Amino acid sequence: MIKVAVNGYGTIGKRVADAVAAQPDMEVIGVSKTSVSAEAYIAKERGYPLYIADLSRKPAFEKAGLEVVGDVEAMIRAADIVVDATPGGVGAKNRPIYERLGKKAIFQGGEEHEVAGFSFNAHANYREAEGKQFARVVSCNSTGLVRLIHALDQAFGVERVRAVMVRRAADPDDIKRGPVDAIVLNPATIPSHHGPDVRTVLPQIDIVTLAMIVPTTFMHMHVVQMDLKSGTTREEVLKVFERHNRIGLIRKATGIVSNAQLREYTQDLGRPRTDLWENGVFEESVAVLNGKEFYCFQAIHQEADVVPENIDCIRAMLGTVKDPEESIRMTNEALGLVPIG
Ligand SMILES: NC(=O)C1=CN([C@@H]2O[C@H](COP(=O)(O)OP(=O)(O)OC[C@H]3O[C@@H](n4cnc5c(N)ncnc54)[C@H](OP(=O)(O)O)[C@@H]3O)[C@@H](O)[C@H]2O)C=CC1
Ligand SMILES: O=C(OP(=O)(O)O)[C@H](O)COP(=O)(O)O
Repeated sequence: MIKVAVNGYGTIGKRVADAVAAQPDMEVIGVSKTSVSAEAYIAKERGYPLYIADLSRKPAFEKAGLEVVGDVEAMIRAADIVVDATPGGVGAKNRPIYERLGKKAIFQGGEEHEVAGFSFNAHANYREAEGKQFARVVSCNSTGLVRLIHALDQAFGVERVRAVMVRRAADPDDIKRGPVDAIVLNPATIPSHHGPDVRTVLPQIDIVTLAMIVPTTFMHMHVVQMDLKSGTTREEVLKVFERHNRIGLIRKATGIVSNAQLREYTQDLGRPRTDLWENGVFEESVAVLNGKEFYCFQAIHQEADVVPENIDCIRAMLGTVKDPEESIRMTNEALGLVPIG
């Protein structure tokens, strides 16, 4: 069994921990927090050993009825690999600890590409991860773009991509953030970081992205246009998506045309935490104009889509499963991920 530590048990970390626990070849040997909060009680309820960044805070945890096994360094020592899901920028500060202890680590999209020197997506570059000490799973938006672009690049070749990200303002539990009555250009400059981020995984792709944030908490919405190298049809593109194991199709017949209805749908499907791990491409929006111009809307669940990628990244880096499709199949099966549509 691969011993996995989750450093940073928050929005992403708690999902990765549950996904690790669901795999047949992995176990959670510890999760970490800095402060007493609801998530620490969830860790206890799930039976994950709890470690803390600063041992001087141990009495506060114990007073709250939360057993602390040790400090983060002890957790890292006990692991084969660490998934670092601490807030953006903290991972860079943690890297020297992983180096000193000779441990493999996976960073998240809040860190710069240079923190790991290698950015990962299971479909695009799984085999390149083997033997690396560090990898970074690109951000939720970038993961969604990479899956879509790579699928069409493999099938038809992609000449160039232009995409607009309408970004959710905050995660559902994030009461401190806004906006509540504004559409904020984020950033006001063009391109946004997403295009360059996609190129850390798919360097050959000509891509420009623009982004803004809107007052919602569940999912980003992408407007994507790609010029394809070879001519095709809407039907052929839909077949590529139907065959893909991390792209779902939101069928016209469902009547779903918003993030709100999609949330209700994933909830009714019984998805844990309403998670949509796959891209949600709106079937009705898929268009191929003039033979080579592709268009679509896709919904990207910011809390969920990077989770299976972290699981595949663990196997890829340790080299325990050589074939990307086999790892993706194992991960999807353990999670119960059958793409919608
Ligand atoms: N949320 C999202 O939609 C997405 C986030 N990401 C990326 O994932 C990473 C994590 O984000 P997210 O899950 O949202 O962050 P959260 O703030 O939800 O969770 C961060 C967790 O890290 C813990 N933590 C903070 N500092 C330390 C430390 N020094 N040592 C150990 N644990 C620490 C926090 O504990 P405590 O609360 O006790 O301080 C908390 O449990 C970021 O890089 C982000 O950019 C990527 C895709 C989507
Ligand atoms: O990685 C994310 O977004 P991004 O792809 O726009 O960087 C997550 O939604 C976290 O973004 P946040 O930094 O707005 O919390």
